[in-house]
Amino acid sequence: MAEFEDNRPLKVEVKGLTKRFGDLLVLDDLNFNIRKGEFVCVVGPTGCGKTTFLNCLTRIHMPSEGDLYIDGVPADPRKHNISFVFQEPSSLPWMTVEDNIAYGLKIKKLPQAEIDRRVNRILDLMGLQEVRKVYPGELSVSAEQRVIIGRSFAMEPDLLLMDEPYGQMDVKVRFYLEDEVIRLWRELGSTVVFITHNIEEAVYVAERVIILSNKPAHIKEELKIDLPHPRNIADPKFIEYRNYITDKIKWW
Ligand SMILES: Nc1ncnc2c1ncn2[C@@H]1O[C@H](COP(=O)(O)OP(=O)(O)OP(=O)(O)O)[C@@H](O)[C@H]1O
Repeated sequence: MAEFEDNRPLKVEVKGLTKRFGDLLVLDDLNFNIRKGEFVCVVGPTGCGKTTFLNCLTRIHMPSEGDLYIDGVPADPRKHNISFVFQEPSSLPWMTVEDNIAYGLKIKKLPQAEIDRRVNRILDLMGLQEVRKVYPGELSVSAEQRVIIGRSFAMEPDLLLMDEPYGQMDVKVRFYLEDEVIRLWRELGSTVVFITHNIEEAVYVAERVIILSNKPAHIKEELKIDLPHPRNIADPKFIEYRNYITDKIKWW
């Protein structure tokens, strides 16, 4: 397994992670680390087990063997500050944009001044100030997804898990939202694990790409994307990374 020089402390350690559903072996002895503040993409062919990996991290499923550790202890969503963004926008339609973003902060019983500070910062960063009093149903799907992403970052999560968050968006909107996520990540310093089967998207956002094989998934390669953000999809180096990963996924 390739190791990269990175002095940031370990956030997630995946050790011997194996997951079976009955006789079906899905994850086969995965071993890798994610550093604090890192932006990692996990890519792989359809059905290889990307979502299953996230589900083991959040304990929707328990590993069959091995385990995942956050800050050195077994992952526990009750203890660790984890947020999620899924493919389907999941705003709360009866609440305004600002109340959606404040929702988790109120549940956590943060002081009102801190809630206001975080909500305003997210509204600014996501360009949502103008629609703060609007209900999500009045927004486009992409604007609604921005609200969800903003809500997740507002929690200032230690770990933000994104499972194909832009699966339904067209290409132009996708690049726009990817830029927004990069901006939030840089501003707030969260650790992000981003699942996608879109290789171009992975090369566009990730500091490091973990390439999974076809099911049962093992790690085919870890690849550091050594390009500054914002990235240019027409840059020859970008195209080289994209083609390299595509080849890896095509020829398992
Ligand atoms: N709860 C479950 N019970 C049985 N099999 C499951 C369960 N969850 C997932 N699987 C199987 O595990 C395999 C991996 O599924 P998973 O959804 O993790 O893949 P994926 O890489 O996220 O797929 P996609 O790219 O389509 O999102 C599939 O064969 C799926 O049918």
